[in-house]
Amino acid sequence: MPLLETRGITVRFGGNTAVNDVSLTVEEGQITGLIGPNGAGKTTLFNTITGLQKPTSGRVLLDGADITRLSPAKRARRGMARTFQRLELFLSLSVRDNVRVAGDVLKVTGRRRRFDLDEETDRVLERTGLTDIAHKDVSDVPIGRARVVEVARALMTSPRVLLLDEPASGQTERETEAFAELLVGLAAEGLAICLVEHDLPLVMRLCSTIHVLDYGSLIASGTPQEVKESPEVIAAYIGTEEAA
Ligand SMILES: Nc1ncnc2c1ncn2[C@@H]1O[C@H](COP(=O)(O)OP(=O)(O)OP(=O)(O)O)[C@@H](O)[C@H]1O
Repeated sequence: MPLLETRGITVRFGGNTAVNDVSLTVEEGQITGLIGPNGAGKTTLFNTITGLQKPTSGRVLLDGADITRLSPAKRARRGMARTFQRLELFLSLSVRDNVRVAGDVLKVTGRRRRFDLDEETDRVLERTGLTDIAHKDVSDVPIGRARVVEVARALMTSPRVLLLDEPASGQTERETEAFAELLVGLAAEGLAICLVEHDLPLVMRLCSTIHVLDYGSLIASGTPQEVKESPEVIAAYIGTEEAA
């Protein structure tokens, strides 16, 4: 059974169908890519999976349970975490406090017994390579590393599935290298990662399965090689800046 599954998700905004009957799966211990040209519906689908957007029809399942009607907070308590395309950090707080604050989810739910918030914060900062800038205000941190702070904050909730919306955007090549290594390590520990990313070489390198959206519809799902060779995918990317 896949850890996360969408079944026939459709989202309409007035007459515009942003997501059209999308069924896909995200597996434990793997990095799954979700790509597509601008406006393809990736963020809308993410929002539907995490509960910020109500679908017009279709269902979202986590571990086989229907969570379509659950609030984002309840989904978080069941082990779903995400980052945002536009960073959603507390600018006046330090890196450490931005990460620490998310640990309350665990305290509230009691999903982890014998849980020391400070120890866990230090562990996550170390794991994500942020210890050296932990004391800095987030507003003084370059955007590439601020994206890692968002991931660290998501990890504080001990997620089972992590949804990342363009996490490499604004990162230097070196930051992306370290970031890729982090994601591979997290997946190896069993985390299910779903990655929306415009850096296609990165997606091709990291993902075992890639789903491709175009105008709201799923036009391909498969290995990087299968997706790269798909005539539908090639056609969808022709005329856009990103070459598949
Ligand atoms: N709240 C909204 N109200 C109306 N239309 C919306 C809304 N959110 C998204 N859309 C439309 O839905 C479609 C899909 O947008 P979405 O942002 O999900 O695409 P995307 O693949 O994430 O794009 P990008 O790669 O540019 O971030 C677009 O046509 C967009 O204009």
